[in-house]
Amino acid sequence: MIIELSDAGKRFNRDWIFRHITYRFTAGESYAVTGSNGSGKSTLLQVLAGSMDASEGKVAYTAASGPQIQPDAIFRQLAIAAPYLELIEELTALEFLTFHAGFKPFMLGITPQHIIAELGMEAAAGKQIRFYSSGMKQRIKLAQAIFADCPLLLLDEPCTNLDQAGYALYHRLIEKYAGSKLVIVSSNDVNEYDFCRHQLRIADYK
Ligand SMILES: Nc1ncnc2c1ncn2[C@@H]1O[C@H](COP(=O)(O)OP(=O)(O)OP(=O)(O)O)[C@@H](O)[C@H]1O
Repeated sequence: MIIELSDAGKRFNRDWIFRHITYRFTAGESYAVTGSNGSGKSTLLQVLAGSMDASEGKVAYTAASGPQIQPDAIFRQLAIAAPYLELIEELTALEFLTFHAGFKPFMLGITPQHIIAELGMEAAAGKQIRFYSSGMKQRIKLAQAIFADCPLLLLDEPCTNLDQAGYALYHRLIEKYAGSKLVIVSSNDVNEYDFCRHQLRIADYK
């Protein structure tokens, strides 16, 4: 998976959030999108996810096998964890992961039970998500994205609400399961993007 931004920009009404981004994201690499609050990190992630159109310039996706992927089909190739994406709170963690796998399968050999064990959440697996703490919910959000069988992994503020053990879990999961993916992390917390080999600073594109 390769994503190429060519002179890409996004504006809301008259306000340009970023402009003139020409950048190439390649498979197997990890990228941090950094900037202060309100600088446009989430907006860029949504443009990369194809859920928002760029206002100018081009966003092009190329599959590892060669063909171009249309922006309206890129959602099949990506998994995302973001603060604005909700879990289904009426389901238990096991039910949610099973439901989710129905339309976004997990990597080969990974089952919902396996994920629960990796998260160390066996004791809470049968409890409705609405009774989870915010950190437990964030672990489930991260897991549904990291374990998805997709070449593109987008993580927006991935360690929100996580404690120290949660940060360690996050780093372990990324190292173990996301090495071959294109990983893009939007964050202003160095502890959640310290493994990223590249950094795109939104402030450079104002
Ligand atoms: N749908 C929208 N309509 C109008 N303005 C928007 C919209 N979405 C975001 N914005 C504005 O775009 C700017 C960038 O927002 P964005 O959420 O991308 O920032 P961010 O860098 O992710 O911030 P944070 O670190 O606080 O999460 C903000 O000024 C925000 O108010």
